[in-house]
Amino acid sequence: MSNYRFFDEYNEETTEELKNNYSNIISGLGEDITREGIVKTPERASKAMQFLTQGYDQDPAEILKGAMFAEDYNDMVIIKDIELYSLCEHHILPFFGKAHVAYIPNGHIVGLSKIPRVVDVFARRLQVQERLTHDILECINDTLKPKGVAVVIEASHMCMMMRGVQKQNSVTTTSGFRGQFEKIETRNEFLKLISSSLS
Ligand SMILES: Nc1nc2c(ncn2[C@@H]2O[C@H](COP(=O)(O)OP(=O)(O)OP(=O)(O)O)[C@@H](O)[C@H]2O)c(=O)[nH]1
Ligand SMILES: [Zn+2]
Repeated sequence: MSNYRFFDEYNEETTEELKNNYSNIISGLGEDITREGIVKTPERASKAMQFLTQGYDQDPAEILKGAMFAEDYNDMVIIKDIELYSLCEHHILPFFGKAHVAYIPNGHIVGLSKIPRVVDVFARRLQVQERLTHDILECINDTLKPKGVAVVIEASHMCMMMRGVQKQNSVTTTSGFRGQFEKIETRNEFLKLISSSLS
């Protein structure tokens, strides 16, 4: 299992299997699978889907463990406006938006880039926004063992925009707090510091 690879190697067996399935879907839609613009689409779609779900093969705890540094810093660290793209597990349509993550170190800080990497690992799976929020929260809590961790995600869901209820402007906010962020003053300080980013 690789921590985080540049995604240019596709599993041949998966590519072939998904390709055949996409072919069936496209011809099921009434399209001519042999026409020039579409003939390579099953393979492209197969690779795109493998890219978008690469998080299944990645271990987010290993990513964090790879860059933990002993440091006596006991104040809040916030990484805000982390863009994310995920797929809703109900319709396999995108939901996308921003994650705001904070933690209070407990003897160890973590390399800043690792937080967005953890967000990506969990986002690149079939998800619901609530579980995505908790996956990120629990992973940081269990691995870094900080004094506190907070995650806020704001996202728009294509399944609510392009189809179904067809609401273009609704934004869903989910949040989770552990440790010192369960105290109202700490939580409010965090929310104040990210308030300019909240919609
Ligand atoms: N809680 C939650 N619901 C989600 C998320 N993404 C999509 N959904 C919802 O999943 C639900 C699935 O409901 P169903 O009634 O089974 O599916 P549906 O008939 O396609 O529903 P509509 O979207 O209302 O047309 C819908 O209400 C979606 O809005 C998510 O991240 N979290
Ligand atoms: Zn959906």
